[in-house]
Amino acid sequence: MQLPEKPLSTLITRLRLLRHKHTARHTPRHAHDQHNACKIWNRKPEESQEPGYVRLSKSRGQHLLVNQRILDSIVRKSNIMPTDTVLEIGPGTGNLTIKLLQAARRVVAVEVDERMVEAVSNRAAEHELRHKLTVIGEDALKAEFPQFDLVVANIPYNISSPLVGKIVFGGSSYRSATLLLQKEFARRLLANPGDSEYNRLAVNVKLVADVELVMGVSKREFVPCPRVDSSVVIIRPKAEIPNVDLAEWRAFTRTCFNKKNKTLGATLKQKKKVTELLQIFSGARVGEATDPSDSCCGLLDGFDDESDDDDSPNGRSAPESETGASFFKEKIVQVLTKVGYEDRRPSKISNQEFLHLLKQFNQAGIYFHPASSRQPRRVAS
Ligand SMILES: C[S@@+](CC[C@H](N)C(=O)[O-])C[C@H]1O[C@@H](n2cnc3c(N)ncnc32)[C@H](O)[C@@H]1O
Repeated sequence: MQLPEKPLSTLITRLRLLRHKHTARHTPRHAHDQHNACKIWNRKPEESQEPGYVRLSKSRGQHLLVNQRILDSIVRKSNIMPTDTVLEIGPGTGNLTIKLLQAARRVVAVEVDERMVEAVSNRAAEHELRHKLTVIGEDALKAEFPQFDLVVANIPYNISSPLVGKIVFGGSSYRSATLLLQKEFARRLLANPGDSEYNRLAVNVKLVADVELVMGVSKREFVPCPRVDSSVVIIRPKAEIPNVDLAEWRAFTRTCFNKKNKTLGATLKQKKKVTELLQIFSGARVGEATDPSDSCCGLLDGFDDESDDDDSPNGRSAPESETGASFFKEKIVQVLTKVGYEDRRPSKISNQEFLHLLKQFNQAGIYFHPASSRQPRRVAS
């Protein structure tokens, strides 16, 4: 018997490479589990024109998760019950969708790209699961979500912030949201006072929900390979949400985190800020809310003008002049000094402390959102 010239290990490696090359060229529109997804997607453009391929658009954040083990683990950690309706944002070609359909009663998938709408619908049909799937072909930030029990999604990273806002402040009751997020964004969501990533997003989300880190996911598990790694987090609504006007809270945290490393005294004593708060105090409208997610969450709806029992036109005296501004600045400083927060930086303040401070401001008649100042007095508790 003639022995091969090359050692056996070299032959095996060659065979593996050949198989790898074959799979790379014939990856169907739903990319299979591959070991190194980045290399596999690195094909010539003309190859991705072949029938069965969907050309992925980076600008739409189309990075498909192809590792079956990770997809299974996301579904398992989500604790889906057979009676559940799952909301999936951005199903893409359906890698996650099929697994969700196998676990849930129904999946509602919201997808902005028509080609993906078709791809995920076909894929569900191939698996004889089409009857459980509803696809909404719309931008998830504009779409009206139907009733759902939980969210499970590998979301497009460019809409992470407003989408998380829409889920947690959107008014729908939900059990949990399992989200695959850009690692840095997940770190910001999870940050605590004193951490360098601590920010307004964490503060706002923590008011209404708890966030748990489930696992890290390497960028190599996606097709095509993004520039950054990812993390899976689970967001669960808090059993008890503090009794605070959400629009007022969000306007307050926007003000405090305007410069997160400045002291609250320095931020709140700025001439521009004093004038703005004075106008709100006087009952004047200072234009539309600047946070786009305010309107998407309906937080500005349903507020009526409220008159007070004192006899000024807006229920309060309206000092407009410079004297008025310095009087008002003094009022702000008084509150800050009373609670000892003048020299504190927002990057180190907890939610309990922010709530306490807002309550003190509101009790002194200082509001941060125009609609709040016209409401019956409602303060954080
Ligand atoms: C990161 S891919 C996830 C694909 C699939 N879930 C997976 O894990 O393989 C994000 C998907 O969201 C879609 N998408 C992007 N922007 C969207 C938006 N504003 N609303 C809804 N879907 C969007 C993209 O077309 C893409 O299919």
